[in-house]
Amino acid sequence: MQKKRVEVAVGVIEKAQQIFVCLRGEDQHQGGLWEFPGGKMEAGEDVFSALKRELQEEVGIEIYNSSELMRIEHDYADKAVCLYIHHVEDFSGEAHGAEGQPSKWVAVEQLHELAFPEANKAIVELLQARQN
Ligand SMILES: Nc1nc2c([nH]c(=O)n2[C@H]2C[C@H](O)[C@@H](COP(=O)(O)OP(=O)(O)OP(=O)(O)O)O2)c(=O)[nH]1
Ligand SMILES: [Mg+2]
Repeated sequence: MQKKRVEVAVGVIEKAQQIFVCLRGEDQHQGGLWEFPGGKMEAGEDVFSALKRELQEEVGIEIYNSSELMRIEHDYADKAVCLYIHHVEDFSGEAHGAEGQPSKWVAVEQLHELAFPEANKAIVELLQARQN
């Protein structure tokens, strides 16, 4: 049976050449790995609206603008996802793990040292390539 592809809005939040990442809960899909915060888009929602809602809930920031970085379709063994990855630099508030999850700011050049879900490899590559 074909797996349903879940559409996800993902935010690469950047401030002073650092990127904000959160640790996914052990009970979540791809748990125990780092993520760029975000979440599933609801029916009829555009990427920016979903991102605005998710980043408010998960990270406690208000975003005003975002720009598309890339789109990734990835098939995990148990789930197919389509990640709509946006760059977020225009926001207010202090990013933190608003749902109690561990979080941190990481220099772009150190992103590859973190354990991310497989789909994220291309994001890390793009961010690091942009630096050079
Ligand atoms: N947020 C996020 N999700 C990612 C990343 N990489 C990746 O493969 N995913 C996958 C894992 C999940 O299957 C899906 C995102 O789901 P999510 O758990 O963030 O969704 P959500 O915030 O709406 O969570 P929930 O309320 O359903 O628990 O996308 C990433 O960098 N960030
Ligand atoms: Mg989420």
